[in-house]
Amino acid sequence: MRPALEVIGLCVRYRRSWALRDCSLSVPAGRVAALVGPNGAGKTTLMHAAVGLLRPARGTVRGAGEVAFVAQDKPLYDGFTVAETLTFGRRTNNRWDERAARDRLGGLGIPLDRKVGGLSGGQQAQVALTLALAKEPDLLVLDEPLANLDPLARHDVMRTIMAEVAGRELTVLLSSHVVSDLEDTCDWLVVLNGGRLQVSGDIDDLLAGHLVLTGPAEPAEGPAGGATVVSAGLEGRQASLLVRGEPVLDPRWQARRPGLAELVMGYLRSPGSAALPGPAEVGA
Ligand SMILES: Nc1ncnc2c1ncn2[C@@H]1O[C@H](COP(=O)(O)OP(=O)(O)OP(=O)(O)O)[C@@H](O)[C@H]1O
Repeated sequence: MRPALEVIGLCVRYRRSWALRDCSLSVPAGRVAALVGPNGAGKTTLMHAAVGLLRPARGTVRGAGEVAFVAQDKPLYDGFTVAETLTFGRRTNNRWDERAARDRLGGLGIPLDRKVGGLSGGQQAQVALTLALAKEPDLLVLDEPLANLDPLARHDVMRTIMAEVAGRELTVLLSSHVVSDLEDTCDWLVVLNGGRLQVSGDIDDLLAGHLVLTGPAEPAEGPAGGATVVSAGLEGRQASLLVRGEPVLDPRWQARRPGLAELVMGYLRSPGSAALPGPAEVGA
């Protein structure tokens, strides 16, 4: 099956500085992919390239089928009512599921006659998401859909996304700084750091392919025989390592599987490390 998003050798430059360098990844159809990375990593740039809002200096980006995008600043007209916002969406899109949009907003208790500017941040996020879903996209790209939302609203937004993915063939790429918000919903992870791709893969496979090792800080060379050290640090008098692969362990060391946040932090701490598919897999 063709991937829902395929990025090959992508390079994007803003004037003299490179925002993305040689990024290649693919997200299979039906996945909910988390795009994470520090400020300025290139997440928004990757999303803009994915939805055709900017032209790469080099490389290609291909989103399969209909693509919908919700930008970071939720572009809604404050002076429109919710109903007028739906009407605007219906008139400006070929594919449009009005019934589903009204049902979703009704289920969330968002009044159709209320001005958008009078809604809470969480309600505005839901309206923006509803508009994007009403277009019945094959690929939904969301730039920080959870930013500035309280925990309950974040949960509601993620639940809406999960319900939609469960109901039909939809692929989602969403960026966030809060990894714990993504754990229950996302099954694919993309990590960008300083414009370079560090990780792209199935979350369960990634977690199963890494270990956190803790043990004596001496000797300095550590226990990672047969595995690749992603990052290493000291926790009190103990050394802690994130490694990829299965090391032959010295009995003084303990091993456990990392959580998603630990995996992400391990890579972000060590921008030179990468867990990426080979070129054959990306192009397949
Ligand atoms: N319009 C622009 N003109 C010049 N430089 C830009 C422009 N947009 C982004 N950049 C630069 O490109 C790099 C990547 O920015 P981008 O917004 O894609 O990162 P991000 O990962 O989305 O960051 P954040 O988490 O802060 O939203 C940064 O160094 C940024 O300063």
